[in-house]
Amino acid sequence: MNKQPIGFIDSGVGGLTVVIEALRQLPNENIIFLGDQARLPYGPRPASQVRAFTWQMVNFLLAKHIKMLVIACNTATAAALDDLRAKLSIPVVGVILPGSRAALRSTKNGHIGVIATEGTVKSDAYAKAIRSKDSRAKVTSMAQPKFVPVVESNEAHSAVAKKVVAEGLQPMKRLGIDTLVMGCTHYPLLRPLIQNVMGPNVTLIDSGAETVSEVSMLLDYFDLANTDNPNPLREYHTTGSASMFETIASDWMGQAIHADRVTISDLPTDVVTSLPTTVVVASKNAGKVREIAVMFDKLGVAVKSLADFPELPSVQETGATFEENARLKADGYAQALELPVLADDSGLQVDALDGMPGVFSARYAGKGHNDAANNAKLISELSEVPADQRHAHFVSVLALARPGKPDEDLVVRGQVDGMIVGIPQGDNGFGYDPYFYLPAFGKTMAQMTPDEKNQVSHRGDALRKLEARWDGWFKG
Ligand SMILES: O=c1nc[nH]c2c1ncn2[C@H]1C[C@H](O)[C@@H](COP(=O)(O)OP(=O)(O)OP(=O)(O)O)O1
Ligand SMILES: [Mg+2]
Repeated sequence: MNKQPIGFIDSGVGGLTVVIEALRQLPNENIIFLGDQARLPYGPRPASQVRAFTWQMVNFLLAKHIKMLVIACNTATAAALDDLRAKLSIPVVGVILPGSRAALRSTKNGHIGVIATEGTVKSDAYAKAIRSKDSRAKVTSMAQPKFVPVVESNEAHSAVAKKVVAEGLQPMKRLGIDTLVMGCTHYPLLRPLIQNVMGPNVTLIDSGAETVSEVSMLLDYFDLANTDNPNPLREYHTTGSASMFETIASDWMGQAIHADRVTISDLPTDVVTSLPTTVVVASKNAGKVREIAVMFDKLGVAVKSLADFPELPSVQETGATFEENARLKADGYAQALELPVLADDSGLQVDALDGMPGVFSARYAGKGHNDAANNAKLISELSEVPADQRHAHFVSVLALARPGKPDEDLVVRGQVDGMIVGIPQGDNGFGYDPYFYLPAFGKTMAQMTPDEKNQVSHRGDALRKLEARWDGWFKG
């Protein structure tokens, strides 16, 4: 389960037709919408400019830690979907492909009409998407530059709208299409008028509604759905007039909608990093995974572990150093899972034992090793060493890896110093914790709460270093 919001963007209020559908199909999801009414319409603008505006809106939503992005705008989907998908690590859903699929499901005579903005028609995105699925389909696209302004001025029910729609669709009527894609999220607001002009034998496709079905499927696939949410978030932002937005939105949605104004100069122009929503912690050690998960929880990042991928073969820890082993594990599992992976290699170094057990900490007791056997061996090795000479260090090396790029791992190292005591104390933590005494705190690691341990431990130290650098690493 993932409680982060889903972000929706559009050039104006039209994208709300997608939000309305999302509220219906996905009532438990937290939702944030941003409409760029100040720069509307997008349709006539060059694709490069639409792409730049879209990135600004996306950055605004990324700063709000969205788990998925829905481009509820056909023009922006045509101009920016590929770029967004390439650069973001969250799933990005556009409206064109779902609409194209639905049109192919609906058509019987194989002739599909598309009405959209100039930008979408120019990109030929629908025809390309439809023909990539069925090369025999005939697609005729027409721009309807007057439809968006009618909807944005809340005139959808007026006589003006009736006239604009009737005139705009005349050429479409004579073609013999049996399916018409409303390739702009504003158009479903004109649906009764469009249906009336086209006649009862033409099926209208609402790309936005189809898109929400795809969102729902992806939430399940990526395990991102919010299943329990008694008080879901609904946040509406516009770059235009908040009161205009509220009037139209309240009218469409049949309830009072509150909107916040975002000025364009507040929209970030530089790319805000996109933290992945899920990181796989490549460890079989439940104690470690717990400690790492607490830290990521605070950042709104969900953690999976190797326990979630039981069929995965183990990576062997054949390195001579913590760093080598951490990299081996991170690279190996990132490759196998094709996901960003974080690995920890850690252990205990005892001065009086020349740094042993070190990288051998987990298998110190040899065959059939476990925490109890390892601790027993440690204590027996130290039986001749006086209490005040049992200086020891916990070390944790974390490696963060991206699939296919083992040379670019982000590697950090954390350490904490203490003493090994002869009598174990405390039940918290794991591994050597009951024997690792911190003089400054007057207790062993196992006597600390999880929070206290994270504040002083080698792993907490390493995680804080990771947190300081991973923004840049994910950007780079
Ligand atoms: O905070 C700690 N408190 C107590 N003991 C600790 C800690 N941190 C590491 N240790 C010990 C446990 C294990 O004996 C060895 C790690 O070995 P290491 O190979 O990195 O981990 P592991 O085999 O338990 O799990 P995995 O490799 O699947 O991540 O050092
Ligand atoms: Mg291990």
